[in-house]
Amino acid sequence: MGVLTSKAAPVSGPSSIATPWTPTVSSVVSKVETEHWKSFDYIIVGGGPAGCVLASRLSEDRTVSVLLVEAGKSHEGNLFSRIPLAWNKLLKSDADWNYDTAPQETIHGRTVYWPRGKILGGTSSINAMIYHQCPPDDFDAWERRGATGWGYANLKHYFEKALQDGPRKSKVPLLAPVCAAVLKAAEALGLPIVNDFDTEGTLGAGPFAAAVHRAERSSAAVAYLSKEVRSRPNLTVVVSTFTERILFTEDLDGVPRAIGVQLSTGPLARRFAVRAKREVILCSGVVGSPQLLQLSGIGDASQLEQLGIPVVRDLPSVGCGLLDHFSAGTLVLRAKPGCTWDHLTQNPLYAALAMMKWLFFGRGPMASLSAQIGIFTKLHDPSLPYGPTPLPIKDLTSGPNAPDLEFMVFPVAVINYGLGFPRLGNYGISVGAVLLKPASTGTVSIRSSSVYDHPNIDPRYFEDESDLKALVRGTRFILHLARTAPLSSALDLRNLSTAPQDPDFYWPGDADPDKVSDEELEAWVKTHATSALHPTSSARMGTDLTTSAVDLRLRVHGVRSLRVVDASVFPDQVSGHPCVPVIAIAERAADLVKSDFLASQLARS
Ligand SMILES: Cc1cc2nc3c(=O)[nH]c(=O)nc-3n(C[C@H](O)[C@H](O)[C@H](O)COP(=O)(O)OP(=O)(O)OC[C@H]3O[C@@H](n4cnc5c(N)ncnc54)[C@H](O)[C@@H]3O)c2cc1C
Repeated sequence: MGVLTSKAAPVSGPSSIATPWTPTVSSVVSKVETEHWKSFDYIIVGGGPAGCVLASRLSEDRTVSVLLVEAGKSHEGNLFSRIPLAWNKLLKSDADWNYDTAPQETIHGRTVYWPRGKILGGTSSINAMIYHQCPPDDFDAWERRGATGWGYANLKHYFEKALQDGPRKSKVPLLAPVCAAVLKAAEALGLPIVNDFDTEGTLGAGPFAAAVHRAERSSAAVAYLSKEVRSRPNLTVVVSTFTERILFTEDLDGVPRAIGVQLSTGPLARRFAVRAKREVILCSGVVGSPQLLQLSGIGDASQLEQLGIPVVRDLPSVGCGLLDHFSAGTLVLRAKPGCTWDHLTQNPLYAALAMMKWLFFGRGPMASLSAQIGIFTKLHDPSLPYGPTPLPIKDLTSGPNAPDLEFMVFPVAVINYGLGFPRLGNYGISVGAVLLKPASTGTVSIRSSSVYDHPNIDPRYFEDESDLKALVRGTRFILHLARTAPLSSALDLRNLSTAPQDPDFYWPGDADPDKVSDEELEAWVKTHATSALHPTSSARMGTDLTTSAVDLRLRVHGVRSLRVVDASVFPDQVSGHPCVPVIAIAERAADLVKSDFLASQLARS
């Protein structure tokens, strides 16, 4: 186990920050027992974007002690995490929790790969670095649905803070030649060209902004846990340490109070306990936070009892309401040689040259994004070519200026998130149609009482058929876009009216959009649909205990001194990329934590 501390202390074990402990079956312990434990004012569980923000902000007050516990390793020293274009190398590495969903009946029983960052910086240290605040309409819709205080008027200040102190936002450093043709084709279809989705509005087509600074990934860990921040004597950052569960005492009125956490380095390793004098704050992400709540006895009582977990608080909403951005799958459009970046994936010489350019000059394609162009549309926009078939699809957009469909354009032919590439001589661009406002909701639920067993992730993709229809519509839009000048001249498409006999890499890119049937597109989507990797809302904020796990100050319902701050508290999906919204929410949460402590002090005096 490594401990990154202030005084650049050498790596040490948990004994330096926690107390050896023999776990009991129940997570409720006696107060007396906790009094000899090592302690901090705040314990933050999970060093993802939200955890990094909170660790940094809460330790600004040098009289407050903060412990940040991360299961993964430090981001420092992970070369692939630094090189923007190499993010695919982090997938299925030790920096990835490497989850899979439960088999999804609606897509032929397939499971879907769910990478999540297991590293300081969390998923912001392994993600695709697209910087997007998401449309203000998203947050206003949250407020309309009852999340008072979380509308854009309040969050604007925190987005500005995030922009100033968080991951650096830059223009996408280098665009592949084909990108200009993609943008012109989108414009020809009537879409506005947007140079900055955050300031000019999300609807339209434009280059993504990048969380890249000086040719390197600018993650939440890089931004918020700089050496200067880590050298604060009141902040301790522990890596390679699993939080196994939250520990509670009982107040005189019988209400459970989070008093600390149980830590270890693995299923067979020694256990430790550490006390939180003020609060435990879960920032363990959309899988980790509901998992830890359930492991600690907060969740659906009947499910917990079946697993032998003593119930601390019956709260069936924990783990429910999961929403993911589902993608139709990566559609590869055959391109003419010379306008894409396929040479980088297929020719080791070009790849080596690009690496050298990055290493020695901090320039070139390795400093750029892999998804370079974004196109955001509304499914119900009658001016766009989604047809010919009119389809009944739910309109779940957040407001007039928010999309419900996104097309991410990669200037290269990829297979499975770039875990694979086609053989030499295949050129293409890859476009994924992503449903931003799904109607289907799912669950995260533990399978056992051990944090080391992956929970059951069941997004229930396409449970609402509207979601499937929407992605069929999105796929047909891509076929029309591909046949629009000047993109059509950069591509090398056939116009097939039906699928070829043998499975073909370029199908349905080669399909004639006016002739291919909905059934054929639907069949392709069901076989290829995959996660766009933006799950949210598995421990939602709200005031209704049947649908939310935390209140509007992000405190877990029915217990004291415990909050959740991460993507799991989103009351609804955002119609864009969620990392910066998570950071803005954490910025506001830091203010809530500070002001709640002050209020409690005032109440006592
Ligand atoms: C491959 C990929 C690409 C993406 N690309 C983009 C993009 O380009 N732009 C964008 O905006 N979003 C992107 N996202 C999504 C975005 O990164 C996430 O939504 C965001 O990071 C979520 O932040 P979080 O704080 O909620 O959780 P996470 O980032 O998941 O952080 C949770 C942290 O908690 C730790 N943890 C969990 N359980 C425990 C435990 N028991 N003990 C200790 N620590 C624990 C984890 O290791 C992790 O560090 C992408 C996601 C993926 C997977």
